[in-house]
Amino acid sequence: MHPIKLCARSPRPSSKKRKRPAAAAATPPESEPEPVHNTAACNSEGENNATGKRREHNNKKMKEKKSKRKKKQGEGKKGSGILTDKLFSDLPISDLTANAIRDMNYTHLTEIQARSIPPLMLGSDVMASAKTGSGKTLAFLIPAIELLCRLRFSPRNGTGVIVLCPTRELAIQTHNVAKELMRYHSQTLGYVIGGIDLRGEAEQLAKGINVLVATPGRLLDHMQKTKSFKYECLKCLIIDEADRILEQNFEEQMKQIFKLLPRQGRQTVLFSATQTEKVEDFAKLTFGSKEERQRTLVYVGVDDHESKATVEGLKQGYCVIPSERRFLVLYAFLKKALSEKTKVMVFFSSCNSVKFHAQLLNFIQIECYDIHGQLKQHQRTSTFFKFHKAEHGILLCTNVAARGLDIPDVDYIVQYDPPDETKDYIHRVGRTARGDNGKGSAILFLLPKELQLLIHLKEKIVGGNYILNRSAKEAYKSYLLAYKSHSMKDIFAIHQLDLTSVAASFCFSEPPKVNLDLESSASKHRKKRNVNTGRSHGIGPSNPYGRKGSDDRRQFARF
Ligand SMILES: Nc1ncnc2c1ncn2[C@@H]1O[C@H](COP(=O)(O)OP(=O)(O)OP(=O)(O)O)[C@@H](O)[C@H]1O
Repeated sequence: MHPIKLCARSPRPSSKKRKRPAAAAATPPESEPEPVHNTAACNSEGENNATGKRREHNNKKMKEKKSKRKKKQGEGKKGSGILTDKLFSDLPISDLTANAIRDMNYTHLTEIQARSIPPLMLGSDVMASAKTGSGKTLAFLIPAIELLCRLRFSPRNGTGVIVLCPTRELAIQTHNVAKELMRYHSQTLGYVIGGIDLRGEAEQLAKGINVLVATPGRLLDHMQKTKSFKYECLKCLIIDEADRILEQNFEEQMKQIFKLLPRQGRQTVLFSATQTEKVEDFAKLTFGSKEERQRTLVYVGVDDHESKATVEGLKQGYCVIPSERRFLVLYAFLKKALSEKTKVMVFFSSCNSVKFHAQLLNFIQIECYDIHGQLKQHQRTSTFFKFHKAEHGILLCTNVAARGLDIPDVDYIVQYDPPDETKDYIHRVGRTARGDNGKGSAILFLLPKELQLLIHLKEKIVGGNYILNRSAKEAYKSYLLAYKSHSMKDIFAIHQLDLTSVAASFCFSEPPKVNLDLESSASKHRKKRNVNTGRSHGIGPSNPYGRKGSDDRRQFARF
């Protein structure tokens, strides 16, 4: 018997809230991005009527949504959340950018913006870290756009800024924010990502894309194969989610990219919510050694003094469930989520698991979207935008959706499978409670044997600065080794003690309360129907065809 009862946290009260400030809905995906990526160039050439009308209609709808949120939150007010009292209007930026920021309804800077925009505008190399949803995108985009504006970049100068993102969806989203910021600028903007026709992208690159958002593999492809891709005048390289991009599977590509990119006169910028030692190692390679470095290197660690790596508005909880009941709990949770019209993201550990659960849930009328790496790019993009726009709904996903995605008004993050690493936990739960005064809840499903993971999460997430040295799996193994000498009973006793404090430090202000009572409701139902616990049909693991009648001549072979 394990020490914690099967129970789930009480889903939020049914009244539907919209909690993000107006400004926080910065990236309205007006529509799915068109195959032509050179946005600025495309805008200046004019659009056809139908697209224009559709866009106008979508914009109108977005504006209505935004203004509804504004009314709830109090327009232009500095909230008690992540905003500072510094104003965008006081920044030494061009009127073009200032007007765009005003259109986007941003007035006050967040802390990461207030601390990183000034050194970036001075041309320093910057390595910055701040919690999820704290406004890092604007922090690196504003100075980069200003830089090209000051240098009067035009398409014939080629690419002056490259923004690298680890996933295609994040690249599209970053491109959309840049598009809003650059709406009054003459500089051109585009993106190149995997899963899309290389030739079409090459044609756009040939026209000259000043601000290019890219995923690493596709950028390297173009650097090696697209002769017309001009990047000799590169002035600024930005790596978003730097710790992810500098991880093993991107490392080789990044080394090659660094070899090909011009070093002279290039500003380099690394941003992430989770800095790792790896980033620090790689930073040496990126920025060059102290002697070689041409620029000042500024480190901005907004939350270094904080004891928690997750945001204030996030409620976190866990639920210990034996494996045979996990799906039932998920089903009960999602059914409730659907009836209360909430927006939920459920994380799984593999593409196959997402596929399987999406098929199963849709089959039993729990409608849900799914995103994973095995989908075709156009399916991924269209699902991302549908869920982005949806007022409520369910998205099943792998870690492909864990980083950077700014999906409005997500109420719940469910981790059906626990994350492999602590930083994945931070990024997954960071898809809710974003922006100023953002609120949301995250629940982690654990098997009884996975309880130890909590202790590790507590050490890494709640305890002090977040620097990840080893994966959760390794830590888990060493934890088990450390307890090898104890008997099972002792271990549970230790855990129970530990878990009380873990639960408290995880901000479980509302510990899981709602007992789903799955067993008893099922048995009530059975009693009502007077069915004898499933034995009457005789179906079981050793008898898949059920009870034999007297005239049944089937023969069963057992292996
Ligand atoms: N100055 C601001 N005022 C109000 N809202 C803001 C401001 N800056 C950004 N936001 C909002 O905050 C939300 C999160 O911003 P952003 O996506 O840049 O976060 P992030 O720090 O990059 O998160 P992650 O680490 O998950 O990538 C967005 O919805 C954005 O519109």
